[in-house]
Amino acid sequence: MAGIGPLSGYKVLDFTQFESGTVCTETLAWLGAEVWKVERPVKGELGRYSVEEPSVDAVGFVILNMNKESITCNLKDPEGLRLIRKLVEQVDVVVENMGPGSMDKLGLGYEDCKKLNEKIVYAQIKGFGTDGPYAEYPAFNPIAAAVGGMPAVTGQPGEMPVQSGLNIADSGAGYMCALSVIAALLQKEKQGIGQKIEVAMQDVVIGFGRSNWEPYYRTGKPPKRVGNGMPLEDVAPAGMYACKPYGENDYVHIYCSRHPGSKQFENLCNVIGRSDLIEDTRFKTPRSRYLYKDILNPIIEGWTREHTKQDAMDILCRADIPAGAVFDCDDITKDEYLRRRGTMVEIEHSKRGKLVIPGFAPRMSENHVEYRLSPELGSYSEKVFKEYAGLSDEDYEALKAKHII
Ligand SMILES: CC(C)(COP(=O)(O)OP(=O)(O)OC[C@H]1O[C@@H](n2cnc3c(N)ncnc32)[C@H](O)[C@@H]1OP(=O)(O)O)[C@@H](O)C(=O)NCCC(=O)NCCSC(=O)C(=O)O
Repeated sequence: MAGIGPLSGYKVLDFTQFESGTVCTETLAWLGAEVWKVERPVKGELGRYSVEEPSVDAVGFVILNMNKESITCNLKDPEGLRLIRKLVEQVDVVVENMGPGSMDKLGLGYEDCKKLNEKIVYAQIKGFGTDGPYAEYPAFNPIAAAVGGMPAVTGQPGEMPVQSGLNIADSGAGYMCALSVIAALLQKEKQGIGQKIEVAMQDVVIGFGRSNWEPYYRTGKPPKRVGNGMPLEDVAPAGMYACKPYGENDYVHIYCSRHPGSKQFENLCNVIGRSDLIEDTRFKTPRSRYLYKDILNPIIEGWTREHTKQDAMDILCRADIPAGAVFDCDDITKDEYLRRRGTMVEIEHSKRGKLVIPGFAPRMSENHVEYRLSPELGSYSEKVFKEYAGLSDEDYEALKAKHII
């Protein structure tokens, strides 16, 4: 079922698992491509498995595999492989994020697929570049984050490096991969060529950290961990301030610009009823405010503690002071605006009931994403194998009985 959307008409053969690759193919599916997710017979993709409820797809799987179709095939069986190779001939795109070398071993590497379909766009995600010393290394999100420089700049000063609570390496690699697939499809249209796309999660994380090279070159040293501050030790206020009713996530982050001419700190002083601080020599420049931050921060927090995080954010932002309440999953799920906007999408799962989960972030005037639940394991096998791989009813049933499909 091709969706309506900019990529409608394109077919993607999807060998992705867990988060990084699945984000890529889900993005393509949301944009209208027809995505056939190839899974192991019986068990399916490992990400389907839910530890607490093994008979029901994990919520994580549902979140990462919307708008796709599932076909099952044992890729290590010669007959299964033959069928999949027939599909390779007919699709526009292959995406995979198996361990290093797995696709080549199966006979489904880029060179194999190119022989079957010269103009194939073949995208792969690995933890590391395939041309270097780490080519054979496996990688989950925190591994790629570590070698991409993320924990080195995250955490409290003088304490151990800390991982981000967001899977930036995974989802970031998925988005970058989708972006390059779309670019490659445009190039194919213009120049009539296919290509191989290689996304290394390490490279993607390094890109997310690009602003750290500013302090690196300015000081000649790797930027230190600064907790909730900014990597340059010359800006304040920049941090978290406690709010009512003082729960785990009752904080607002306030960050005033360090750029000359900015009125944000002045505005902040006025809003918190401390206009006297504007002329105080200790707080005249971002750098001096940084040096006296241990005096300044409790004054600001004296004000935030009188407000909820939401009120603090609203009051401050309306006075042109950048401030963000610390929203957690519960806040975001219950936020009616985000639901209305489509940032959070409500879907009905036959076994789990109503789920409210993140959708496609951009809004496009000519593309409205129609969300569909992640597929049941193998729900599209029959259609695809009969229509595109030429299986007769008899052969289909025989292969199914042998768990090859
Ligand atoms: C994530 C991994 C570390 C997981 O490693 P593993 O659990 O060892 O899985 P692998 O992918 O290496 O191996 C899977 C094996 O299953 C086989 N396989 C897969 N599908 C099939 C089907 N349909 N039929 C038969 N066999 C199959 C495949 O050929 C491999 O066999 P053999 O070749 O014979 O072993 C690795 O896949 C990896 O480094 N991927 C690239 C980087 C990446 O995308 N990482 C982010 C994941 S998301 C993430 O971090 C997160 O969600 O958290």
